[in-house]
Amino acid sequence: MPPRRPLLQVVWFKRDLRVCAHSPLARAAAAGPVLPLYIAEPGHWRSEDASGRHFDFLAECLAELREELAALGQPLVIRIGDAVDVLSEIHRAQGIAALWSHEETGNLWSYARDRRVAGWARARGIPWHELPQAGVVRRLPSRDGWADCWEAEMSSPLVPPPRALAPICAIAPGSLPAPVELGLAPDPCPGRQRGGRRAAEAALAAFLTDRAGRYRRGMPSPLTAPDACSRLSPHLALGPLSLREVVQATRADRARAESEGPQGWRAGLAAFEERLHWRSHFMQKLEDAPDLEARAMHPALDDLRPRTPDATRLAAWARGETGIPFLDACMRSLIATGWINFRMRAMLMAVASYHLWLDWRATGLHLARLFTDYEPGIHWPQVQMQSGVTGINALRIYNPVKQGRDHDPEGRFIRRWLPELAPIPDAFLHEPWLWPEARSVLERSYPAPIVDLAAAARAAKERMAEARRAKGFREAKAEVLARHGSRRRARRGRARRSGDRRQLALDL
Ligand SMILES: Cc1cc2nc3c(=O)[nH]c(=O)nc-3n(C[C@H](O)[C@H](O)[C@H](O)COP(=O)(O)OP(=O)(O)OC[C@H]3O[C@@H](n4cnc5c(N)ncnc54)[C@H](O)[C@@H]3O)c2cc1C
Repeated sequence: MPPRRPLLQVVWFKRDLRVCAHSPLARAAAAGPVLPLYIAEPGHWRSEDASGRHFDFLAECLAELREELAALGQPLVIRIGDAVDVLSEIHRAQGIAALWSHEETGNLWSYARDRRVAGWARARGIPWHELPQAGVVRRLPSRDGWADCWEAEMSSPLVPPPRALAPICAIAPGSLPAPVELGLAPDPCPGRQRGGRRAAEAALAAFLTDRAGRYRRGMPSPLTAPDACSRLSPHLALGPLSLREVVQATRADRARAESEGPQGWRAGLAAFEERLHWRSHFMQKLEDAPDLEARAMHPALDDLRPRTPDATRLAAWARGETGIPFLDACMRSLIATGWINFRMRAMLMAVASYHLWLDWRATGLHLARLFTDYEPGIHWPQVQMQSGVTGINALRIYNPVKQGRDHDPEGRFIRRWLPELAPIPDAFLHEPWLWPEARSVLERSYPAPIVDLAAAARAAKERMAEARRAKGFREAKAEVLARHGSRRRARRGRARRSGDRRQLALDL
């Protein structure tokens, strides 16, 4: 039996690993003694989209969060287990007055877990206060007016951290388990970004004051994008920095840039802020339809490709061994660093879906594990869009050879990631199979292409066209559009293309 007077305000940290701009923490601290809690849930780490690199990044964030909370008076408490079991145990031992957290637009697993936690809290009369943080609206009746809600959330004042937290006696801090105890395989990622508030603040400051000027020009190429893009994605995904903090800091610098900054910097900041808006726009799709991780947005396209993908093709794509140099270089770079730019993510997904005709669920899971910044709400709608199963977006069947010639004209990126192609002369690097002496390399140290790109693209186009001619396709498309489509075009007139369409066109 819990004690008569429940005592603790439990702040459950999930994807919001910071003390600044943390409304649940601030409000809980005003209500009573705070137990700051992180639960390492084996069920989460056993999910197919979880990986060792996610865990390593998280561990770094938690280490800093623990320091920050300790400086306030009560260090982070870490518990291992099912969330309901952990909360029950705390309630039994100490008594919980209220549970506080940010809303989470997570995967299907976390959605089900949150429903169980909500049921558990309700049954015990414990209020669970979930506050927004991602510009996403829960139980949104319609997309109309969504942008105004986003604006209201983003421009509301940032709350400071509590001045102090009263230490809770008799509570052991606990520690994270080793990844192997959660069933995670070793996941070496030598170029991975570091987690934690310090790295997040440094990335934001460096971007706003310096790199934003190179943003627009540098973002399309994998050679320049790592330095030109903000690199804030993993920090936003796990929350050592909040979206609202980033939006407000960007706006402050935009105001400065308007009066004194060079044109490139101004344009860079404007383009960046637009992407922060897209972030929430995409997450809203998953919030509105949590099963998008498992089901195509357009029902007629759900079984477009075989559910069990061709294992040989999938393995070749996943390892960066398709025999298409630029594509393979992108995949190997991603494996080694945990990040690649938007255009190359779109290309990796599109080639897998069209040329290799692989089901988006399998390829999307592979990318989810590789991205340090895995954010289900962005990831699954993007995966669906780039593989043509939303039904509402134009098809983009990239030619990876052309992408390579456009964005790595001298082949420097390919040479960095595919050292086995060293003997191939520059002129043939993008299509080594055309080199008369290709046999000395192909099938020895590097594969011949696993598909004929032109023929595969043609076949994919025909299959897509056929699927789109099916009876009832248009009616279902209209429903998808009403539910998930951007309203920007409608608001600003036809001349301006909607957020979704601009992303596919990649005219960034
Ligand atoms: C198939 C596919 C899967 C993706 N999966 C993820 C994912 O799991 N997590 C993730 O954060 N991004 C994902 N993206 C979107 C995008 O590629 C990354 O956000 C971006 O490359 C991250 O680098 P950055 O922080 O330097 O981005 P910047 O260009 O500096 O953008 C700043 C922020 O805006 C948001 N953003 C940027 N581009 C987009 C976009 N196209 N759609 C939605 N939000 C955007 C991100 O939060 C990003 O951190 C995916 C894109 C594709 C095509």
